[in-house]
Amino acid sequence: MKTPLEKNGIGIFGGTFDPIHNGHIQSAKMVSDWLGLANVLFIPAHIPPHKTQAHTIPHASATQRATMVSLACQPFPQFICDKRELTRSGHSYSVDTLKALKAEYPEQTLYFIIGMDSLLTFTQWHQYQDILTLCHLVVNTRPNYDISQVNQATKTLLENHQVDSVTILKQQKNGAIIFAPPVHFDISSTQIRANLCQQQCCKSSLSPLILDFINKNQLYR
Ligand SMILES: Nc1ncnc2c1ncn2[C@@H]1O[C@H](COP(=O)(O)OP(=O)(O)OP(=O)(O)O)[C@@H](O)[C@H]1O
Ligand SMILES: O=C(O)c1ccc[n+]([C@@H]2O[C@H](COP(=O)([O-])O)[C@@H](O)[C@H]2O)c1
Repeated sequence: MKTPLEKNGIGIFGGTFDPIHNGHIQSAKMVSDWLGLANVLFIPAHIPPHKTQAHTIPHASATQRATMVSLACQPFPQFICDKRELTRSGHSYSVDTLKALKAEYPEQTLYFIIGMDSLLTFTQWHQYQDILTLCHLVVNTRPNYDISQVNQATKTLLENHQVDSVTILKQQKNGAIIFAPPVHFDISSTQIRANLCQQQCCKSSLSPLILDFINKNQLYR
C-alpha cells in the first residue's frame, strides 16, 4: 500500500472518474511535476454532488470507478487512490474530504487540482469559501471551457485569490487560485462512454488496464 510521506505538498484530484482517462492522469502528472508535489491523491466521489440528475448520474458503480482509479494509479508511484469518500454516506462534498485530509496531514499544503469546467461551477459548491481555507486551487485548462465563461461570483473570487506565480503560491498555506500551464488534453469521460457504446476504439484515451476492466465488466455498452 502506497502512503504519502514527503512534506512538499499533496495534490488532491477528486472526480467521478466514470471512467478515469488519460486526461485525468496526464493533467495530474503535469501539475505534479510543475509544482514538485510529493504525491497526488485521486479521490473517487461516492455520490458526486453536481451529478445527481438522471442524465448525469454515474454509469459504473462507485466500487467499479474506484477500482479503475486504483488500476490507473498503479504505474505511477506518486499517485495514490484514496477511497475515503466511498465510506461516507450522502453527497461527497469536497469540503468534508479536505477537512479530513487537513486533520490527517496538518503539516502539508494541499493543492486541489480541478479542470476549468469545475472552476466555472465552483461558487455553487457546498461551503466553497471554506474550501479555500483548507487548500489551494490549481486549475487546468480544458477544451471548450474558457475563463470568459465565469460568473460574477467567480470573477470576484479570482480578483481576491488568484496568484500568477508558483513562488507566490508556495509562500501561502492555502487560499490561492493558480492556473496551470495551458496544456489541452482533449478527453472526457462523456466522449469515452459514447465511443464505447458505439464500439469505437478508445485506446488513445484510456490505459490498457482500464480498457481491460471495462471489457471484462461489460461497462458502458
Ligand atoms: N481532459 C481533462 N483535462 C483536465 N482536467 C480534466 C480533464 N477531464 C477531467 N478533468 C477534471 O478532472 C476532474 C474530474 O472530472 P470527471 O471525472 O468529471 O471527468 P470528465 O471527463 O469531466 O467526466 P464527464 O464527461 O462524465 O463529466 C474535474 O475537476 C475535471 O475538470
Ligand atoms: O463539494 C461540492 O459541492 C462539489 C461540487 C461539485 C464537484 N465537487 C468535486 O469536484 C471534483 C470533480 O467533480 P466532477 O463532478 O467533475 O467529477 C470531485 O471531487 C467532486 O466531488 C465538489
